[in-house]
Amino acid sequence: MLSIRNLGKSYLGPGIRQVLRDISLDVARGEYVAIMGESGIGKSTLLNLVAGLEPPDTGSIRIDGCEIVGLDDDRLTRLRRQKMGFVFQAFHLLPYLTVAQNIALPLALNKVAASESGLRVTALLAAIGMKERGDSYARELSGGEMQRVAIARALAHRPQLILADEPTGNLDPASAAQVLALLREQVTTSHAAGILVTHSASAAATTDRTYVLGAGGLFPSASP
Ligand SMILES: Nc1ncnc2c1ncn2[C@@H]1O[C@H](COP(=O)(O)OP(=O)(O)OP(=O)(O)O)[C@@H](O)[C@H]1O
Repeated sequence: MLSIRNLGKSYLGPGIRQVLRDISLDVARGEYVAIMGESGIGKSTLLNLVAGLEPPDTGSIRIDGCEIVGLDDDRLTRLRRQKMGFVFQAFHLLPYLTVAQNIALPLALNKVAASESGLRVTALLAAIGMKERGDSYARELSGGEMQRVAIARALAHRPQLILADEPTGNLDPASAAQVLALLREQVTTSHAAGILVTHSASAAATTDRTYVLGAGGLFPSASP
């Protein structure tokens, strides 16, 4: 589903800082991988490149067989909207919309019919354990509840590629465990490819494989 080859990215600052060098990674459908590595090493940069939010300097990123490096903004936006789901540490819910309305947003963007959208929102509310909360406003939720809604929203349009950047960073341990279990389950049931960026070894343990990003590149983690 995702095939990254020889990716390189530098930023201009006082000098040129090479953040990513010769990164390659394959993630198949139904496969969930964690990326760990010290702060500032380039994990979020790698996710941003995969999402097409920034262009790499060198290398190739193929999503479902389509090369995204060099695509224009319109095609990238369409690809993101149709094929990708994002979960971030900051949930980015719209506070003055209800839970159900937040979850339905990507369905509206993808022009999914209202009847189908309603069915999916109902199923997702059940999946995140918030069946009774569809009419609550997002601003009324706890942090853990907001993140569960953010995951439901990220998955509503059935993306084939799920990108999660420190999704449990702001959560208490119980909410974090719930969110991780939900992500794991959804990657499997929707047969998507998933990438979880995390500092937590226990979060990484919920995935199929862990990689460590270091100055020398991206390598499989030595620990199980
Ligand atoms: N737009 C940018 N312009 C200049 N430098 C940038 C930009 N984005 C990221 N960087 C630099 O690239 C490096 C990698 O940043 P990145 O956010 O990818 O690290 P990270 O591994 O995700 O860190 P953390 O675990 O702390 O979130 C950092 O030194 C950062 O300052």
